[in-house]
Amino acid sequence: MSSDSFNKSFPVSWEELHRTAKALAWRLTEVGPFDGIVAITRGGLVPAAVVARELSIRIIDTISVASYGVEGDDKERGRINVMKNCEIAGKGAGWLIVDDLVDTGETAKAVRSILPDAHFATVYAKPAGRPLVDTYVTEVSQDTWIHFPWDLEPRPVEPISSLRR
Ligand SMILES: O=P(O)(O)OC[C@H]1O[C@H](OP(=O)(O)OP(=O)(O)O)[C@H](O)[C@@H]1O
Ligand code: HPA
Ligand SMILES: [Mg+2]
Repeated sequence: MSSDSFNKSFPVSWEELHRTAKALAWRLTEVGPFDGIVAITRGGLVPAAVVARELSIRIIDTISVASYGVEGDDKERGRINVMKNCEIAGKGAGWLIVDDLVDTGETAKAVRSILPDAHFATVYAKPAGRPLVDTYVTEVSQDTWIHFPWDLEPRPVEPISSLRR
């Protein structure tokens, strides 16, 4: 999907992300306990911290995967690049993988190939990637771009009436 295919925008505030990541933690209480979390950086770091706090998990490893924004356009996907692997021995049984979202599912596919037995959880899911996730909270359409709070800042906007003139 090219960057102009995202014709809807879904901005997420810190409060909303915190609430939805907590809802994810609630769902995961039905699945755990877990030995630890593998956060997929960078997007999975904040959701992983919230889930770790709620489930009293102290051990957090990371796997660094990048694909979007490598050509300078944040919404343009490039090749999957595993920049740093996690340090878990085995196939991930008993571990929880956390990411902010699954979109095409390519990141999830790459991480699942490394940790096929771990439980994969995301806060948001789009339809193409949904089958690769074990637990998620909110689904958005494939043509929606989610704007996370770390990518946003408050700005003045014109009233709706002036936009419709
Ligand atoms: O399902 P996919 O189509 O693979 O997209 C989902 C991935 O894309 C984003 O990460 P990105 O590669 O932009 O890196 P970042 O987490 O460092 O922002 C997001 O955080 C997911 O990890
Ligand atoms: O909708 C999205 N928002 C932010 N990052 C992303 N990476 C893939 N899809 C998205
Ligand atoms: Mg990511």
